[in-house]
Amino acid sequence: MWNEEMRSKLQLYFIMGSTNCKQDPEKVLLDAIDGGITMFQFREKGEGALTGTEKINLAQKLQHLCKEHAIPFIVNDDIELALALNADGVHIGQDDEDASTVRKKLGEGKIVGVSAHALMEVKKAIADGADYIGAGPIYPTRTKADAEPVKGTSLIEEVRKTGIRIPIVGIGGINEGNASAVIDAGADGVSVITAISLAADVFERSSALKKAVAGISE
Ligand SMILES: Cc1ncc(COP(=O)(O)OP(=O)(O)O)c(N)n1
Ligand SMILES: Cc1nc(C(=O)O)sc1CCOP(=O)(O)O
Ligand SMILES: [Mg+2]
Repeated sequence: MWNEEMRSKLQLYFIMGSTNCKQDPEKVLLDAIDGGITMFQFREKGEGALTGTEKINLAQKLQHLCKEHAIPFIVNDDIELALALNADGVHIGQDDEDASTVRKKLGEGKIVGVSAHALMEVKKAIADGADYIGAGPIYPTRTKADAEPVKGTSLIEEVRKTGIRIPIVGIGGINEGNASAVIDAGADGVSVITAISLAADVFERSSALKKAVAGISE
C-alpha cells in the first residue's frame, strides 16, 4: 500500500510496550492518541516484558483503544499474535522472520513494515512486499540495546536520491527538536518510543511532536 493513506498513517508512529512506561500503558496510549499519534506498534520487549496470557491481555486492551480511535494497530515481531488478534499489520526486522513469508501469512490487506539499515535491505524489503521501511537509528537511542550504529538521515537521503518512493519512517532518538530534520531528509513520518512513553505529560509531548512533523509534511 504505497499511497497517501499509508504516508499519513506513518506521520507520528508511536511504539510501546509495558517496559517502556512508568504509568499504566493504557493511559499512556490514550493520552498519545489524544495528542495526535497516527499509528501504534505493540512492542512488548526487554527486561521484565510480559509473556503468555499477560502479553495477550495487554495487547487486546491496547488494540481496543486503537480500534475505538481508528488508529492502525501493528504488532512487533510476533506474527502469531498478530494473526490471533487480527491486527492491522506487523513490523519485522532483519533478524526476524523473512518479510516475504510474513506477507504470505498475513495476506495483501495487512500492513507489513520492515526495518532497513542499507539500500540493499530496502530493495529486498520492496521485493518481499513491504508497505513501509523503518530506517534507523537516526539518532542515539538508549531504548534498543542491540541497535545498529547511528546513521543520521543518510539512508533516507540515499533511498530518495535513487528515486525509490516506498513510504519511510525514521526511528531512534527522535523528539520534537530533531523530528523536522528526518522529514526534510525525505521520510514520511517519525517513529518514537521514549519521547512519548516516558514523557511527564504524554499528551503535551505527543501534540508537540505532531506539530513538528505535520507542520512540514502537510
Ligand atoms: C517502525 C519501526 N522501525 C524499526 C523497528 C525496529 O525493528 P527491529 O530491527 O526488528 O528491532 P525490534 O523492534 O524488534 O527490537 C521497529 N520496531 N519499528
Ligand atoms: C525499536 C528501535 N528500532 C531502532 C532501529 O534503529 O531500528 S531504534 C529503536 C528504539 C527507538 O526508541 P526511542 O524512540 O526511545 O529512541
Ligand atoms: Mg524485530
